[in-house]
Amino acid sequence: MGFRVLIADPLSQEGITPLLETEEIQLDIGTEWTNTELFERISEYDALIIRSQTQVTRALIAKATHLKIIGRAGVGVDNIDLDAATEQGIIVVNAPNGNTNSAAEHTMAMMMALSRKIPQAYLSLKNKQWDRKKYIGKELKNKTLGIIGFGRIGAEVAYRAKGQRMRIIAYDPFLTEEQASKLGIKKGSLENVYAQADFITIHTPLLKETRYLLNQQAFEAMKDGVYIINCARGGIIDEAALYDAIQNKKVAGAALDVFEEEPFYEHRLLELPEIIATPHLGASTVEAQESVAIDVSEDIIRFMRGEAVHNPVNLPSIPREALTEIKPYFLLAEKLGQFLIHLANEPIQEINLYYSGDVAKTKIGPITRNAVKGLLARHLGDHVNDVNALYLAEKRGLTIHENMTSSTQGFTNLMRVEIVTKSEKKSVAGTLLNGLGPRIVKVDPYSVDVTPKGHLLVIHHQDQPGVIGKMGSLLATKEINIATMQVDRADVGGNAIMVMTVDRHIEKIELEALEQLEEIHKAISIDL
Ligand SMILES: NC(=O)C1=CN([C@@H]2O[C@H](COP(=O)(O)OP(=O)(O)OC[C@H]3O[C@@H](n4cnc5c(N)ncnc54)[C@H](O)[C@@H]3O)[C@@H](O)[C@H]2O)C=CC1
Ligand SMILES: O=C(O)CCC(=O)C(=O)O
Repeated sequence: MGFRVLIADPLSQEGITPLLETEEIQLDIGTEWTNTELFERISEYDALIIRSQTQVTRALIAKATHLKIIGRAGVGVDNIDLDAATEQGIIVVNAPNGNTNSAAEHTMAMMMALSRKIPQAYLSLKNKQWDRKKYIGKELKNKTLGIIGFGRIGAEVAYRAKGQRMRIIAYDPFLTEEQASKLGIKKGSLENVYAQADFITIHTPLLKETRYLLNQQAFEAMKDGVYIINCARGGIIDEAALYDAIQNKKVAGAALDVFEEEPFYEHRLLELPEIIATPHLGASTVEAQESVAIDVSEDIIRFMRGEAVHNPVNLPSIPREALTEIKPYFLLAEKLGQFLIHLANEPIQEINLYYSGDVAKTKIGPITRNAVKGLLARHLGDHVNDVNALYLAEKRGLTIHENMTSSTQGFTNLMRVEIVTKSEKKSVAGTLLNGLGPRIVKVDPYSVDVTPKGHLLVIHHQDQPGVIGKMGSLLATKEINIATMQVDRADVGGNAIMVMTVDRHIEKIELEALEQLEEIHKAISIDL
């Protein structure tokens, strides 16, 4: 059947070439579909690609039973219910770099058109008026541009505005004094921006904290006759407050590319001559569209092939060099989790991870996710993955602690996963042996050397002569062949453990037969 990809919003034809050229991908174009059709057919797809039009709501995600990845050909992901996607284990990727230039250029075009009233003058001329007095503009030179949100686009706008000889003051929680002075701009608070700027341009995402950032109070704090440009997202400006601020002459004009409701066909703001507008065209250039479509297409192909995606939104991104180093630990972590969950006799309350040696020097977050995925998979099945592992753990009230320790116990790298239940702690430790892959080296206090693969049999027993023989004979009567075997004990004659690799899955009834032997406390079958 192949990997089924649905494109729901118009994308550059050149940009989707990577998808068209990948044999395993079966591509459908649903740009003409109604919302009902989309809801009816979304369950057929492994991947969905959208721009800003399609609303990927919780209800749509609930229908998307086979969906594994959503690709946003652009930056803003406010049209995707990220929580719902994460809960369902769907990775979301975007294309954050491809349209930066286009959005910055559009912002400059809007600012210049606004200051020189170009759209209004053009309309007047089209209406056969030659009015040179009405359309007197303002120069940008020596004016102060306030930039709210100094990320990729904000910074590109600053670079261009400096070319117009504007002074720049920017507010962004991540902008430091050093960065600002290096760029030859001023870093200010939001209040500083409002108080000093002649033009204010917004370049933040639409978030809870930025919704209605420019509201009545904000407009009141601005200079009289300020110009506003919004090529970021509708909803960052309170449109009713902007309407009033223009009516009462506080704001001299606004250039808007984005709106609270899109698309729209009639809008109160458009009745004001001080407003110029475009229908969300910031990223609408041949270059940007080709670039963002290529970026998401390539990430979807990477995902399908089990490779790390480059632009994850709901997973921490890992630089490529770091990934090569940590990827082998993913398997070790997952196997430790899968093994350990079989030792739990009660519901888990807490998961503790202890990293030491080389592994402690890497980015441990993604390794932890894999350990938690392994732990939860026994009860949650395929539904749990790296995207939702921590979310699902948290939802079940599990607390997770990551710890760095110096106790390598002679290994170059060692990770230990511990689970805490109401009445006990259980743990398993493992290492990556150079060239040989993952090994389990400790089960609770017992030292072992087990490759976490295939059918394993763990036996807790009393350290007594003859117990291994009895157990071996019993397995022989069931035609269960032992491939490898490790034995360790706490004290002579005390509690002991056997960890074996056997050639087939061991049934519950066979475990019960083993537990009938007097010296055997517990027999556990683990398939990895
Ligand atoms: N009109 C259009 O067609 C386009 C619109 N966009 C919009 O532009 C936004 C920005 O894009 P990029 O610059 O690529 O994103 P970015 O992630 O590089 O930059 C966003 C910046 O906003 C800052 N920020 C977040 N909350 C803030 C707050 N409360 N106050 C001040 N700054 C805050 C962040 O620290 C970050 O530096 C996107 O989220 C998207 O919504 C992007 C591309 C095209
Ligand atoms: O898809 C588009 O053209 C919209 C671009 C945009 O708003 C974004 O990238 O955030």
